[in-house]
Amino acid sequence: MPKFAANLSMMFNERPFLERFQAASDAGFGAVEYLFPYDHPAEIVADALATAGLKQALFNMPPGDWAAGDRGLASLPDRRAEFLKGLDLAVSYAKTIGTPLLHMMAGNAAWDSPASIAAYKDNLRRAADATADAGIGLVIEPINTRDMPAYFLNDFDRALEFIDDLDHANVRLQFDVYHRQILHGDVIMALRRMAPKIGHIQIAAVPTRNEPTTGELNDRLVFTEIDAIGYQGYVGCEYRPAGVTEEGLGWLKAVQAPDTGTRPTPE
Ligand SMILES: O=C(O)[C@@H](O)C(=O)CO
Ligand SMILES: [Mg+2]
Repeated sequence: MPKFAANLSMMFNERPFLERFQAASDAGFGAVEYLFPYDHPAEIVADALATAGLKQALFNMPPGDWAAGDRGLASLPDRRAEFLKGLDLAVSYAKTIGTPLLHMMAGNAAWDSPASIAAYKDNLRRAADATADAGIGLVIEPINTRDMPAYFLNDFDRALEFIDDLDHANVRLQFDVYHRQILHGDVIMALRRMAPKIGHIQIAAVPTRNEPTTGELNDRLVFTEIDAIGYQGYVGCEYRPAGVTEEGLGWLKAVQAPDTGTRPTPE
């Protein structure tokens, strides 16, 4: 069974951000991820992580003005300076907190705009170099068009094309099973095919984005596949608990029980 990281942007929301670290540890998690730490000094976040005895799995680069609708800046040619400033800030936070991975969000832009494609490729290269210099991995994540209709990166194969085109050892795919299932389905075969390029995995039920194992997918089989492809990283529990976070953790204990399933192979 994979190692799981609690996503503190969605889970343990019954308390303020800095108190979620201890709550995740108390609930049995060994690692955490979240969208953005930037509302708090990096040293304070690092301290909350260490005090709770947790490892950091991943967080995102600054997204621009989230409240105003920004969802990242990488594909926005006219926000270049802000993107680079955010990259510096993210690397600085990553070094202090000690995350092995940063996620570069693409932003809202037409997927076929030549200017946005050029900006995205250029910014991806800059981010790849800056994170590699700092010893931190970089991931990009396709996001489904129901949750983010205007998002630039909404196709898994297109994300792989950007990764292959850049050909930079530091850039890999953030495979969010929830987005994959909504956008394309065929989750298990995609995990198998994309395995060498996967840098991080996340999970939630489809379509509710609630607790894993409560949606349309056989998540236990997905976890078996994640093990089978040799994935060694964390699986981020990026779901919105249907009720109180701790009361919804039964799925985790259930999937950690011995597995008798077999790995499917299509004819
Ligand atoms: O899937 C998601 O929504 C996140 O992983 C993210 O980074 C952007 O919201
Ligand atoms: Mg995700």
